[in-house]
Amino acid sequence: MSDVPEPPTGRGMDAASETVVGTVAEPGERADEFVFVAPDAVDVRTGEFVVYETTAEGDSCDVLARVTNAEQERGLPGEFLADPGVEPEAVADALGVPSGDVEIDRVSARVVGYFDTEMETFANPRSLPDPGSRVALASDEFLEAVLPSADWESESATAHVGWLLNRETKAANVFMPIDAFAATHLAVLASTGSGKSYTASVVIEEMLRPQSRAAMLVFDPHGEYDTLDGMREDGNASVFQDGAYTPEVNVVTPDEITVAIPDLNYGDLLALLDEPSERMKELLDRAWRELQKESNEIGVRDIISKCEALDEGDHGTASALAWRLNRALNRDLFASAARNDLTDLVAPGQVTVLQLNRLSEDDQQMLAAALLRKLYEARKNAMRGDGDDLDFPLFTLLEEGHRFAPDGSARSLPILRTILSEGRKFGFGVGIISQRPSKLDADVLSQCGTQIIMQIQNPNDQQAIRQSVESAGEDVLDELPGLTPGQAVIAGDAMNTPVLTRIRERHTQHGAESLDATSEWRGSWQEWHEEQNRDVVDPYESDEEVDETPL
Ligand SMILES: Nc1ncnc2c1ncn2[C@@H]1O[C@H](COP(=O)(O)OP(=O)(O)OP(=O)(O)O)[C@@H](O)[C@H]1O
Repeated sequence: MSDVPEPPTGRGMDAASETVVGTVAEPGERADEFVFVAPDAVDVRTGEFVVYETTAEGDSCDVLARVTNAEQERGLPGEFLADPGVEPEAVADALGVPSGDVEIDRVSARVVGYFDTEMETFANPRSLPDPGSRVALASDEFLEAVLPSADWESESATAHVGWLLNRETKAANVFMPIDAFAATHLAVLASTGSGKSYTASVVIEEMLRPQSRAAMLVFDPHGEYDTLDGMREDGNASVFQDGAYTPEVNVVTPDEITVAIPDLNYGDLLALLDEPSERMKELLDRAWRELQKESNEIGVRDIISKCEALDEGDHGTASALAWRLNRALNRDLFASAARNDLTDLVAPGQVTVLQLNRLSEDDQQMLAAALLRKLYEARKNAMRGDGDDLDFPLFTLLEEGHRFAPDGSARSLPILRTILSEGRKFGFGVGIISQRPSKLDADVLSQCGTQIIMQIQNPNDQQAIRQSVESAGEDVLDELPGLTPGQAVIAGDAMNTPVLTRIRERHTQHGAESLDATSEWRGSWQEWHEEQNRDVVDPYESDEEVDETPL
């Protein structure tokens, strides 16, 4: 796939409506809802967008509404049909309507509003359509332009993530304004196998295209994002390359992952130690404070020596600590030099993928905590003019987000909470990907301003979304169990109203294809079988002389 759709250039309101699909019947259950009837032959599904005409502030305008429910209903009056002795055809004849095709749909729709071009957002028309008003399908072009909360006239880039699900294949593009979700954070939520990492990769691809050139860092606990490297292939040049620009893909493999001891804090150190006593904690606290003032190169040996120097008496506490420190820190994972040059790790036009798949969950959390604190400090300093190490915004994605920001405790949770609440001011955006929203910290989830939500069956996870995600109305939540892989509801800051989307295909290969177990078994059996029979010579088939000497 190499055709990349161009985003709209403005909001032409002329062709808002297309085919007339029904007639307004009555107000709906909620104050902002109305019901219209449509012939059953017209396909108007939940999540579809319709328009009706009204006048607002003296001008005629098209009001957009989102279909929240569609139910089939017999079109003939119930009082006649209640008598089983009367044939439906006879009733239809008497009413002068065709008898075969008399089903109608009762469709509920919720008013989104008319598009106020000055305010660049939807405004409430403050009245429902009059019964008898015509309802038409909103046109593809109109939806493409008004659904994203994008400022088309600015130079801000948008991410082409897919197409409207209810429309013909690839008829109406769905764009997400990158600045909106990068500033107020993103959540990608779905049951396992519904397309979370696929969708997150689509978002990364879009953010690395020449029009945005993002600085991205991916925490990848399963090692499934390395195929993003495909962005650099010649076959993808038309999408990702522009003049001197080609995205950099920096995959840090499990062997190369290190945590700088000086980047840990006292709490991290303590969490690594095996049940330290109060005296050990107090000694380590003093030693750590002194060491941090003295140098930004701290090895295990340095900590132990400092503890020994400070341990008055028989060094019993220091030697008990030494044993624990060696056990915790004497591993390849730890390096003594502080990570000074953060631009090795993050840079504009580069995605760095940290493959954490060989680390324990505790180590993954500790590494994320140390790194995120360091990056956050660097961003704050750069914004204050105290350092120009990271003088560009950052966006970090955490796959298995519930592991780093669980509903409970984790070394990485406090810094994630801080970045999610304060990061906007410092150009530090976060994307949380999770299949268990109910296991995510509720504050973290509610701070993600834009959500891409895919199929979710589990009632606890649905409940977590209901409680923490403002933009997810009941009608949106009702959609979630019925979605299939690759289908999503996009809601929140990046969109003016929730949008049912078919996520586009990746330009790069997907790194997390599920294994086709039966073909793997057949293949492995065949290899094993050939291996077993490789040296067996059939004496009757072979020309070779067979040694018949008795054993
Ligand atoms: N937009 C899409 N277009 C085409 N195929 C898709 C799309 N989204 C998902 N898929 C298919 O669905 C499969 C599952 O997607 P993915 O690996 O992203 O799921 P996941 O939710 O991350 O699962 P897990 O929790 O197991 O990691 C993919 O292997 C891919 O084949």
